[in-house]
Amino acid sequence: MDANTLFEQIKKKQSVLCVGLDTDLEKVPQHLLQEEDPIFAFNKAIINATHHVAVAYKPNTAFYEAYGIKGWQSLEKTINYLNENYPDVFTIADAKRGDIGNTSGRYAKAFFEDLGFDSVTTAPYMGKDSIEPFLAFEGKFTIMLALTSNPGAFDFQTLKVGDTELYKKVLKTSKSWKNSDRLMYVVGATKAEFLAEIRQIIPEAFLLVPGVGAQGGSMDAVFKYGATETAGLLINSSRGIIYASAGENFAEAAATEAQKLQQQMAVHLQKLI
Ligand SMILES: O=C(O)c1cc(=O)[nH]c(=O)n1[C@@H]1O[C@H](COP(=O)(O)O)[C@@H](O)[C@H]1O
Repeated sequence: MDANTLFEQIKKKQSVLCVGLDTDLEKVPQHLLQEEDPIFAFNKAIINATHHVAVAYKPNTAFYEAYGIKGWQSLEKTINYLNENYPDVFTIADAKRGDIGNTSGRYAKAFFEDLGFDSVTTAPYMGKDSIEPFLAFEGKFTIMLALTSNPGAFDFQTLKVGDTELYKKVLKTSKSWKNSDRLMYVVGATKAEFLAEIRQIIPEAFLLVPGVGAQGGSMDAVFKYGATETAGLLINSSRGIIYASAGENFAEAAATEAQKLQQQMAVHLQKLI
């Protein structure tokens, strides 16, 4: 998918909502456990109930890898279902990969070619040659961690390296990499006050912003400091949407929560685009 198609979705749905498919068998409604593949059954119901207000879906691979081969099959069925039924939505494999170049190339092939995701999250710690193999894939995006939502973000990411913070150095340096126009960045909603300075370094790139909902980040602040003329944001909520109810009405409850977020987004988007 290209950025223009994503922007068209954002305008059409008046939404920058990314639904996080962090599907945990300990949390899915009991009645689904009788299904042959409860994870896929849950995801399918959530997707069908929310696709009209969501522009992106983000399965976090940890929740699938935790169940071995079966979990991987559930992930595969989920991405196939999205690609076949909702080809206009943007898909994110939240895998936070990155290794020596030769190995990164295999990760990129796994998520972009074999599974057919539009994007994958990566960690920048191993530097340029660990990310460029992902960037080599035309029509795909690589979403690199910049300033994460968790408390540990302050352990390394904000440390001074010379006269600048490490996360700013990462942002600046990554702009010089081959195919850097295929980069997006993760900035946690809990770190919204940093967004104004981040936008000075990367004025146009799309940001994946997790941390609203369960982690307490403010959507209003994210729009205030992080929005661009093409929105430039994908705001993720996982648990706040998918576990809105543990009962048989889980999909309707998820739709209600997703709609609430979309309505908040629409208020901001009407002023922007
Ligand atoms: O890359 C991510 O998506 C990510 C980065 C980050 O800084 N913080 C963060 O929470 N995430 C992911 O975003 C999702 C947030 O889930 P909720 O807190 O349930 O909305 C999880 O899948 C996290 O792994």
